[in-house]
Amino acid sequence: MTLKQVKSQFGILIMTMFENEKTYGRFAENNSIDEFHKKFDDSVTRIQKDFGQNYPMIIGGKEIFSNDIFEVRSPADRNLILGRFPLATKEDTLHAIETARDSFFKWALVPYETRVRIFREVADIFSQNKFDLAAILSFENGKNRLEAMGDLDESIDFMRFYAEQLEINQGFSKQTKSATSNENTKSVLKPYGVWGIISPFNFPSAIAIGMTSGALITGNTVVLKPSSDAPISAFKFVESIYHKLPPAAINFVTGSGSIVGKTILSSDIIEGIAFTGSKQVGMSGYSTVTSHRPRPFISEMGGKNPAIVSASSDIEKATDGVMRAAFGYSGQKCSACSRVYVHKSIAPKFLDMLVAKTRALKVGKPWEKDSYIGPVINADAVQKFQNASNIAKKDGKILCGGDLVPDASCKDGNFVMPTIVAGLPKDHELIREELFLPFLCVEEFDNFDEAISLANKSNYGLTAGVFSQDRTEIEKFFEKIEAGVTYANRAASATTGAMVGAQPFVGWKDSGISGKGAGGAYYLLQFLREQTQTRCE
Ligand SMILES: NC(=O)c1ccc[n+]([C@@H]2O[C@H](COP(=O)([O-])OP(=O)(O)OC[C@H]3O[C@@H](n4cnc5c(N)ncnc54)[C@H](O)[C@@H]3O)[C@@H](O)[C@H]2O)c1
Ligand SMILES: N[C@@H](CCC=O)C(=O)O
Repeated sequence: MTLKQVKSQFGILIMTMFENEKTYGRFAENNSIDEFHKKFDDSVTRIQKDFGQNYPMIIGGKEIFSNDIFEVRSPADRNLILGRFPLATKEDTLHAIETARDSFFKWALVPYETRVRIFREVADIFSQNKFDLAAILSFENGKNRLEAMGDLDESIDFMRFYAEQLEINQGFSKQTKSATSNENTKSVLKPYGVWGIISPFNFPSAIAIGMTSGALITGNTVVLKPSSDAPISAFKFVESIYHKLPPAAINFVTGSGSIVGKTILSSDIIEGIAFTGSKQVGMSGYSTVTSHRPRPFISEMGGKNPAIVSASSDIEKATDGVMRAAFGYSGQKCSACSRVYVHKSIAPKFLDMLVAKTRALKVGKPWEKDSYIGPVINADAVQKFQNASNIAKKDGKILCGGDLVPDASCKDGNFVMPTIVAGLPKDHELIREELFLPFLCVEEFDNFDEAISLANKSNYGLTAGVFSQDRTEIEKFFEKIEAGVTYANRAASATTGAMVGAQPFVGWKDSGISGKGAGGAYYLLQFLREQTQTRCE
């Protein structure tokens, strides 16, 4: 690790050691990709012995099992039961919230240096076990090997980055300039109390850990409710950290959104919420939580992310970038590219190349070495795909995909084909609404200004990309595009793949409420409130 100099938020020069975990990138740099795959294969074999076990909730520092359970099955093979989790009741959830409140001061008063040390220890544990954890995640939510490892890398990055943020800002406590000679004044950022954390299925490790770490490392206590489609990865985090904390500083409650999630959102004890998921659930939660008193509500929501491909673009790069952004993890990323605006002069060539590259993608069991595309998360997502494909057949032209995957090896999973649609009316529902599927709509444009206004013609504003070799166009894109995370000429992915510390992940417009990015320098501030302290001589 190399030391770098950075400025803290208080202007103090500090040495930093944070580096992204970048597991696959490091194996590739060392020409040892075969070793990466060998380690992943070994983990795939090793972890299967634990499939089917009963997992507990963790409340008040105790593991609590239940007879009332739900099953977690792999979306790639619905015959595989990965685990069974308690179906928590309203009373279980209220109990978790109350114990989290009771333990608040035990944790809030722990020195920030100790909190930093604990998070670094857990990050190291995760780093040592990342192949097993990534293999579990691949079975659990259907990410391919590299995407699953990326999820684990991001989890580790969040823990280390936030630990470093707390450290370089010295626990967010500083002396202020005294107004009079007999006053000694100080500004201290303090935690609020109990936070409810509600996480989605698609980054079951990174997003659950990122939000929970933000709340916990700043001294709040938490009740974490993971997605019922993918609770194992979040459990692995809670299992690694809870015995290092005062009992009930972290509580893990599994079950339905309509019971556990709703109870958290309706509780008056909860002092703040960090939610990531759909706009529908996020906005209804926001109304509930802020209806009768002000409380912080960090909500990261959906996207309908555009890429603009200008006449001057490098088509090879543009097709790589769009294809990866649209079909990586089957389009189930809030950052996925789902709309492409391509200049009409290059549209035929761009589409031929994009369709050929998409057809060449290998669909299969995500934990297998050569699979690029795995399944979608559940039967509802398959149904949504079929509905969207039927509408596209009627109102536009399907250039590839549009069906379920016919291979016998995919018959037990939720496999749908990566789909590209052209010729839809520009304000069509498939162009407006988030599908969260491997489903890309392509539209043509005449001039660059028109492309930017089409790209901005969405209620969402999460990510956006441009491909152009004209500097004026690129600068115009950055000036005018209404999105929080923006990229130019990124062949690695037009709109996805933000790295902690480098690309704070933030949604504008209907994509987010707080305007501060996860993995950025302002993220932790959202979990803290300022107290000014004056001590008179
Ligand atoms: N902006 C971001 O950073 C970001 C990141 C990842 C995912 N997302 C978004 O998340 C969505 C996909 O994830 P999902 O399908 O898990 O989202 P979702 O909104 O269906 O569920 C998210 C969480 O909310 C819970 N929930 C559901 N109904 C609830 C209710 N009535 N009350 C309280 N909680 C409830 C779920 O159980 C889950 O834990 C997409 O819209 C995607 O764009 C956004
Ligand atoms: N931060 C991830 C997306 C998270 C949402 O799904 C990315 O940048 O692709």
